[in-house]
Amino acid sequence: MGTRLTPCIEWRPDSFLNDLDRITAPRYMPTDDDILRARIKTIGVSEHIFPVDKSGVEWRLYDVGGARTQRHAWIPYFDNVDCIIFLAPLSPFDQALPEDRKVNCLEDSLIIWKELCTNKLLENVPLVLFLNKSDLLRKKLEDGVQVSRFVVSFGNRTNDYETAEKYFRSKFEAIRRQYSNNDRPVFTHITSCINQVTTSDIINHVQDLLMRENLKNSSLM
Ligand SMILES: Nc1nc2c(ncn2[C@@H]2O[C@H](COP(=O)(O)OP(=O)(O)OP(=O)(O)O)[C@@H](O)[C@H]2O)c(=O)[nH]1
Ligand SMILES: [Mg+2]
Repeated sequence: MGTRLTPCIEWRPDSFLNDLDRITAPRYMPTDDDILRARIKTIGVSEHIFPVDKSGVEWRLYDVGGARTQRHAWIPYFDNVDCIIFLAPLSPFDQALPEDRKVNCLEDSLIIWKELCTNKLLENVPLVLFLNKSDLLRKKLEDGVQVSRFVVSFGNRTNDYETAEKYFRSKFEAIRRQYSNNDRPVFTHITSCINQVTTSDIINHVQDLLMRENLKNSSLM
């Protein structure tokens, strides 16, 4: 990766600043979209239990903070998990970690992904990889930000969304192939988690895949 990183300021074309009249109105109630767009940093670990669909199956989800200072809290949750969903944002390929301005955010995600793939406690746990913030990646590329300035190995590939998405995805897949147990299921999705419709489809799809895996492992399929 290159070294000329921009400061890690959340880059938001859809900022609340465009919506000041609405959100400062006296009886303002946040919409689902407002909640999805709010930035609430996870401190420690938070547990959420919710039904995913009408089948009655509930997910018990542990949301762990991604900041470096929060990562020590992950390990106790590695015992007894049915699945790990790892969200790696694709758009900050030109940004540095707030905790360490020398480290590229995308490079950091690749390092954590490698740690998850190699972790012995997790070797049989299915991994779901969300390559997220694809909308912001698209916007950045349309605005002309050059990937190769920040990710030198991108070379002289075409600087468009499809090429960059494919290239970043191949980097995560190469790590998975090299470091992960071959039998372990790994499902990769390109996501934009602020889009409720597509995210809900993807979550349902992930649930189906995990159910199939469970049935296979219990020899019912
Ligand atoms: N445009 C866009 N924004 C997103 C997407 N996913 C998350 N965000 C926004 O990114 C910000 C950070 O999201 P969080 O979910 O708080 O990030 P996090 O990874 O949980 O961060 P920590 O809690 O610090 O680990 C929020 O303002 C979200 O609305 C996406 O796919 N597209
Ligand atoms: Mg969080």
